[in-house]
Amino acid sequence: MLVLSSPSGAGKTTLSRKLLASDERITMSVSVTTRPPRPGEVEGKDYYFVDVPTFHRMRDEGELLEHAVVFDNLYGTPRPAVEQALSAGRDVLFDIDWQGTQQLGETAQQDLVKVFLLPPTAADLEQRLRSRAQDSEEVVRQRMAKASDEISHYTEYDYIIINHEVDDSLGKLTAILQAERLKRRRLTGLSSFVKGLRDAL
Ligand SMILES: Nc1nc2c(ncn2[C@@H]2O[C@H](COP(=O)(O)OP(=O)(O)O)[C@@H](O)[C@H]2O)c(=O)[nH]1
Ligand SMILES: Nc1ncnc2c1ncn2[C@@H]1O[C@H](COP(=O)(O)OP(=O)(O)O)[C@@H](O)[C@H]1O
Repeated sequence: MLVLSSPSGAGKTTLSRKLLASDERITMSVSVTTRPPRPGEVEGKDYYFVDVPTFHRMRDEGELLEHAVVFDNLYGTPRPAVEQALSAGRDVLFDIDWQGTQQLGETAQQDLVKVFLLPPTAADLEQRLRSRAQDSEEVVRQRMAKASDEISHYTEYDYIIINHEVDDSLGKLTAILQAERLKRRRLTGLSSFVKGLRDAL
């Protein structure tokens, strides 16, 4: 379970899309949200867009692995898709905030790799939020105002990437993923492989 968090506009969505396109062993966890869709966002690909009663029902029936309020909207991770992907041996990428990351850590600390993305400067962050051109001025101001609070959680993460240039950041994220996959405890079948090797010696 690879978690990518950052203040809004630092580049999580951009980097996630590139990672998904370049690595066929990882699946995106598509969240449910009560936030209205942005122009171009696709139901079931970017988010499942639901109303508040639907979200509450999903939460109350235990269908969400974690959930949080972010910028006055509700966000949550549907449980079944994640469980299916993990049991099929796939890795899962989460674009979730620090609250959700903490909740995943309560039950799956060993299976979690946490990456925090930082913008190079405050001016870059603001420029990226504006260049996305999908949020109103009020929403951009609200997100800038929250960025410092979001960033204060960077110490809860395993890895930090300062997102200067997208392809360079993708290289770093890919390196993290490769190294974490090579952790001894994550290599299923390793002991029988080594036994076979040793038996043949
Ligand atoms: N806890 C939690 N946070 C989420 C989830 N989905 C998205 N988020 C976070 O909600 C925040 C707002 O997301 P979004 O509205 O797409 O705006 P963006 O980050 O500016 O693209 C970001 O910090 C996301 O990482 C989720 O399922 N759970
Ligand atoms: N390294 C980067 N350099 C310049 N612009 C970037 C970079 N990463 C992302 N962007 C741009 O910044 C804007 C916000 O990125 P996005 O991926 O939507 O952020 P987030 O998902 O973290 O809110 C988008 O217009 C995106 O194209």
